[in-house]
Amino acid sequence: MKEKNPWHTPVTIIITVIGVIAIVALVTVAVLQNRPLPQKYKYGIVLDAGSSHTALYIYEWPAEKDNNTGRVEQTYSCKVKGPGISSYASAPLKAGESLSVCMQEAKQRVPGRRHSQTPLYLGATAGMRLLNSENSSASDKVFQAVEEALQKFPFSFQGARILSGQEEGAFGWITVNYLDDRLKQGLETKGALDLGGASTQISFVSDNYDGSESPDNAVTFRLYGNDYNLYTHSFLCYGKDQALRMTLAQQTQSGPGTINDPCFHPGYTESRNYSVLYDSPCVSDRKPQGPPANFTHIGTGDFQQCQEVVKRIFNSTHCKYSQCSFNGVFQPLLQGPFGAFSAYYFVMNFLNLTDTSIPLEAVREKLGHYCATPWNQLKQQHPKVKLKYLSEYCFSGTYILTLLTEVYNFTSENYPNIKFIREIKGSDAGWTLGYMLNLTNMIPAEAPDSPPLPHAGYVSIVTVIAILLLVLFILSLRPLWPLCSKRPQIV
Ligand SMILES: Nc1nc2c(ncn2[C@@H]2O[C@H](COP(=O)(O)OP(=O)(O)O)[C@@H](O)[C@H]2O)c(=O)[nH]1
Repeated sequence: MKEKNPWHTPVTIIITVIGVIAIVALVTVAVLQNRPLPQKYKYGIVLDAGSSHTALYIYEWPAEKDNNTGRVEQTYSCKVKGPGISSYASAPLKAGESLSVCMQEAKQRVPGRRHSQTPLYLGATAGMRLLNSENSSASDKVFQAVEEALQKFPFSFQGARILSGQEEGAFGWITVNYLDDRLKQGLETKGALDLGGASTQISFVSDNYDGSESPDNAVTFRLYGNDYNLYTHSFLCYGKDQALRMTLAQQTQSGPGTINDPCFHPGYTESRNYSVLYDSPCVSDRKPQGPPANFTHIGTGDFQQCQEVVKRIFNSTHCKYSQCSFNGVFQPLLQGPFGAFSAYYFVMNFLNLTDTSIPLEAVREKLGHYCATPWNQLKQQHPKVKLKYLSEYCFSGTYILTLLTEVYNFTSENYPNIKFIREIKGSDAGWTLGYMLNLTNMIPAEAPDSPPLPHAGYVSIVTVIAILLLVLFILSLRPLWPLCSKRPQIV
């Protein structure tokens, strides 16, 4: 004969079943009520009309969070075939046509139902700044052609314009710090070093800069509840393509038929046209009187001498501020980590010099060795690299090192604070993301209110409380327990 378990009374069984059903119902409601809704996305398109080429970027973010917490990510980029739009001054219509392949691709990538709400921006940088300064009507015609071409697409076209150097620097800084999550969390910010073809930007926050000295270099922001006093400067003509022209122009002042250039490899020989070399406002005033039509550009591959020639394009003789970088431009003390992108990355990556823990002396030594490599040997080693890029890496590497260490004043101590980056978490480093975030008001001035608990935390707490309540409920039935156990039934 077995003694019947006192818990197997109809009352306790019914109470337990009801309790379990109640818990399951409570948890199910909590889960269903708070489950993440199927994600819908919004999109934005930015065209970066650079001096050497144009690139298109598509950004995406969760639709319900577009004005505060949503994370904006780059989902697609397209490099427009051909040169930058400033090169189409004599055939403006072609500037518009050149964009069509990437724009068609964007049409495929952004879902049709979102086309009309997707903002489309075109921002032009130093190439168009230069064209506008030397021939504003040609620049207007290029913009007209580009606008007409972009309006044919079903997106919400928001206009094409030239960014000021200050905007280019500041938006690059926003991009880097947004992608690094430094703004939302109020962490120490990262400086931005951007090297283009026609201009270069340096932007950072420094404790010893509040904007009072040289206010033209100041940009103030309030982002996520924090105030920032950003120092930024864009040096027009000091992008690597224009800097190369200036360096060559230094060496061609007497208009010789031959130039022995230490910034090009031994064995490199190229015939170049004087008018093409001087066809830029960055060098036009230095054109020699009555030069021959062409000159022979001969490489000698000497890093030390190349650095001497490069240094001459920076003027450090006058400074009306407490300190300057060059050409009389104020620069506060360098502070914090820096992200160096665009051509900084392309060049240092090719030269295998992105690792900034390599001591500066060793970097110089490697570059010296690279510059001295014969041109023919280099071409054999890199058959797939564009010859224009390949021939210029010695100059570009020397230029970067000179700019960073001799001009901006990075030393052996703080050089390792620089990181050469191409992208952060899948989005390219550059001004475009910061530009779009700003124009779509995606970064709030004040920190947004967030729910006290994430979804998983909410469900866990409801479950624990429900179980506790059931246990309490069963315990509250204690008076019934002796009743159940005193009269064991004989089966
Ligand atoms: N090595 C290398 N250089 C590049 C590549 N793409 C662009 N560049 C160079 O990087 C610079 C950036 O140019 P761009 O964005 O047009 O400049 P910006 O308008 O003057 O800021 C130019 O000197 C380009 O020639 C690449 O894929 N590889």
